[in-house]
Amino acid sequence: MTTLLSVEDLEISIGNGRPVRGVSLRVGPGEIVGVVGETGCGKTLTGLAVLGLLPPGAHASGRVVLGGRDLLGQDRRAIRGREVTMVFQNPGTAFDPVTTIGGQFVRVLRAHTGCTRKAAYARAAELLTSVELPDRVLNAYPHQLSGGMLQRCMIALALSCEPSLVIADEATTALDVTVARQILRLLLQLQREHGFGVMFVTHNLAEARDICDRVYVLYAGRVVEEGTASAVLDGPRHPYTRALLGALPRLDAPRGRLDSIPGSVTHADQGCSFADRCTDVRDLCRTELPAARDGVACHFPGGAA
Ligand SMILES: Nc1ncnc2c1ncn2[C@@H]1O[C@H](COP(=O)(O)OP(=O)(O)OP(=O)(O)O)[C@@H](O)[C@H]1O
Repeated sequence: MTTLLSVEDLEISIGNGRPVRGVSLRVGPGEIVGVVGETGCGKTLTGLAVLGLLPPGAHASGRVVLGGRDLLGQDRRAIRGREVTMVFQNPGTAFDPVTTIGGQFVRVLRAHTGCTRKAAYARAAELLTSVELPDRVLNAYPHQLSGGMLQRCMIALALSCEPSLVIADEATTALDVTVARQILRLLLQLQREHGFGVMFVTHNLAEARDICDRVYVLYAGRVVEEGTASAVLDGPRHPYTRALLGALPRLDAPRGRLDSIPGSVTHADQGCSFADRCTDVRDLCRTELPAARDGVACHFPGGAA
């Protein structure tokens, strides 16, 4: 299979912390790949490393290869918004509050394509149609639109320069459930029409199961399980993936019962970082970092002896 994005052994350190500890993942052209895990496991930083937007003071090593070129350490202004774009979690803060949506589209389109103002407006209207929004949205200010409408605008803006890769980081988290489903359906429909690859960063396993071809489960800065979405999410082998799936809210669960994984994410200097929270933990887990075998980084996958 050809590769669009390949992240190889990515390490990110910020001050004394090492929030990303050797992440490797791949996105094929036109593939939707989930990067899932709890808050703080390094999903967003991995996405930001691809875009070259890590916070000040962060240091990254490894390789980030997009379309055959290693981008790490390179200035990515020329490819950001063109070859790769990001759809963020909070559409409300992504737009300039004192400029109309149309004005913001025109600014981006002209910067990227050098087209005339008139052509940029026409293209902006076309883009809004593609995300099922009426032209009048061009004249609106961000505060006049709902969260779902703003997220549609952000998706349209992200697609304005026909990127080959879209990084969607918790793109539906700030939206209510029905609007979130509409946005997911839209993303999927646009992906099919345009064929871009998607790195779909989420803590929502149900969403990942619905739209991803493959998933990587991250824990404490490492990939602990990877595979096709159905293999990983319907037959999880890593105790962390099983615990995450067990923590999904269920409508048929007894009232008042909401499972969660006890404890919080910590980085172990030795052994498996999940050991302290794992129900299958053995002595070996505390001393030796499990290597990935058949897509699972666990000494005792599936709880086998
Ligand atoms: N700007 C920063 N300065 C210092 N540490 C940071 C910074 N950004 C992230 N980190 C550290 O990296 C860890 C991973 O952050 P990251 O945002 O990638 O997590 P995440 O899995 O995307 O979680 P979330 O869903 O909450 O964004 C954080 O828990 C924090 O310890």
